[in-house]
Amino acid sequence: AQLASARYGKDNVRLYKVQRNSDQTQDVTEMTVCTLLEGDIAASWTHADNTNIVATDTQKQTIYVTAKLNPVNPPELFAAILGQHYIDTYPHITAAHVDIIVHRWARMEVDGKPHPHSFLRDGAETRTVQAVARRGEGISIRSGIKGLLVLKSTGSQFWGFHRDEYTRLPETWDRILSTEVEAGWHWKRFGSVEEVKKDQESFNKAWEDARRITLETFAKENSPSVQNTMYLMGEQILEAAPKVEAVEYSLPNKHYFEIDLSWFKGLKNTGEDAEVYAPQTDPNGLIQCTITRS
Ligand SMILES: O=c1[nH]c(=O)c2nn[nH]c2[nH]1
Repeated sequence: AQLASARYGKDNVRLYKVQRNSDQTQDVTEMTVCTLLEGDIAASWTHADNTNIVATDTQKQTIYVTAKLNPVNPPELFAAILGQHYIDTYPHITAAHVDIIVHRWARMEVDGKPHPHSFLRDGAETRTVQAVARRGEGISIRSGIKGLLVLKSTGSQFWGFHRDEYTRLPETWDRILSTEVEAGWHWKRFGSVEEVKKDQESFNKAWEDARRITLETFAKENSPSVQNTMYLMGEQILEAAPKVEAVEYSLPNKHYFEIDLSWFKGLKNTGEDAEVYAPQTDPNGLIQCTITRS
């Protein structure tokens, strides 16, 4: 046997960093980090020789020290700094994968104004970054949104699809649409951390644009399908972010089924009389795509 590939590191490293501003307001960032290293490390697997293993605990300590000595925002910059650290520090490491999940702490409004140091978790939605620093190849970065749960009570259709002896689904021109957005956008490759630093304004703008475009398109489009709606989202993000090369969406279709209540004294609750529905945990549709520049 041979070792075809290997990477290792510390997952689920949680960190919080506070920024104490001169105007007495404070900003907080909370993230969960995973680093995984690749390189001349096979001997640990194949020969029980740990000489070249930068312990996962060392990687955890490195995450904390790097967060203390560097900005943690935008998360793309922090990921690039952290990944490049391993390439610069350990000659035998050829790739460092850094995955970051940023959790939401939205500043509270108290007495009609933003509170200086109080925040709330206004959803399970997260901002994500996957970065890979590769020796001699710079840094690739994918940014994203995950867990953004949305629903519209109408303004969604699905008709004109293929029908055959296996098809039961009725066509609809008015349905509930709910999905939990997982979106991602791939940046052009960066040659160095310096290059990432130079572009750092682009990351927050792209995330804000992508989130706004996703929500607005979801709400405004009388969606003919999840497929078409996600395509409209992706092409708008490419338009808004010139340094983004590709946009990905993975959208579950979280179904709400009509409940026929006609057994109860002929109660009408289907079609245009439908008001009470059964939200479905599973199965769910899953629609995925990658959109690039033509
Ligand atoms: O938007 C949708 N796309 C589909 O492909 C599909 N299939 N069933 N319902 C669906 N809704």
